[in-house]
Amino acid sequence: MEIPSEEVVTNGGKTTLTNRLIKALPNCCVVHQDDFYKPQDQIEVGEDGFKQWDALESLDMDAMVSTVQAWIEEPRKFARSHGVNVRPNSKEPVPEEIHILVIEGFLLYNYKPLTDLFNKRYYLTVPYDECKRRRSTRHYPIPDPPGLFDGHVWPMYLKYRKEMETQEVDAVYLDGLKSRDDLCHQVFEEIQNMLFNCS
Ligand SMILES: Nc1ncnc2c1ncn2[C@@H]1O[C@H](COP(=O)(O)OP(=O)(O)O)[C@@H](O)[C@H]1O
Ligand SMILES: NC(=O)c1ccc[n+]([C@@H]2O[C@H](COP(=O)(O)O)[C@@H](O)[C@H]2O)c1
Repeated sequence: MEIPSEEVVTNGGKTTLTNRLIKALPNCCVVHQDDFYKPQDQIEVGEDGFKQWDALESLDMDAMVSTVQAWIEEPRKFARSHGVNVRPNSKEPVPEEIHILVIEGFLLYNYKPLTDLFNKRYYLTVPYDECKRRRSTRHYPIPDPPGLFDGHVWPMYLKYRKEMETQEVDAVYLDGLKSRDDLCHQVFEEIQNMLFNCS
């Protein structure tokens, strides 16, 4: 059983990469961190004057850990209940059935009970200008109020990234400016190698 993951500055391309990986990998389930946002009325307004959508406290991280634990305990059952067709691994000579969970989110490495669960961590980055450009075209369930990116999103990203680096979380940095194909190819190759080295 393997649990890769990806994290990124918002709009770095993690959903895009995740969608490609789940098509390419055997018995692959996915957990999206966005699904663990607390209800909107529990998202507090911070000192920066904005609702704290980019703060760890706005996510139910314990529920997210429980979901990952459920996959660890019974990956087949998890896959079936999430509509994933369990198929035998086609690659020889891996002897046992392989199950993979991809966890996708923008704050995966600042909550130790979750960070510790991963076999492999990826961290997608894009520079400020590109991130802001991509973000300006996105539609979230709650639209960004004016000034959110510079007043909240980017400062929070820098804060959590620094915290993660201080904790020396072991992650492979991916350049989100690379093409979608290149990124998918790189991660796919690494996961393949990891699976073979385990066998
Ligand atoms: N490698 C890439 N190069 C250029 N644009 C990309 C790339 N990956 C994703 N995008 C675009 O960037 C935007 C955000 O991508 P998305 O995968 O939703 O990011 P995230 O899930 O990290 O917020 C989308 O418009 C998407 O088409
Ligand atoms: N999914 C939601 O309900 C919701 C609401 C408001 C903002 N957001 C934004 O989503 C971002 C994280 O998701 P992405 O990494 O996909 O951009 C955060 O920067 C946050 O500001 C999400």
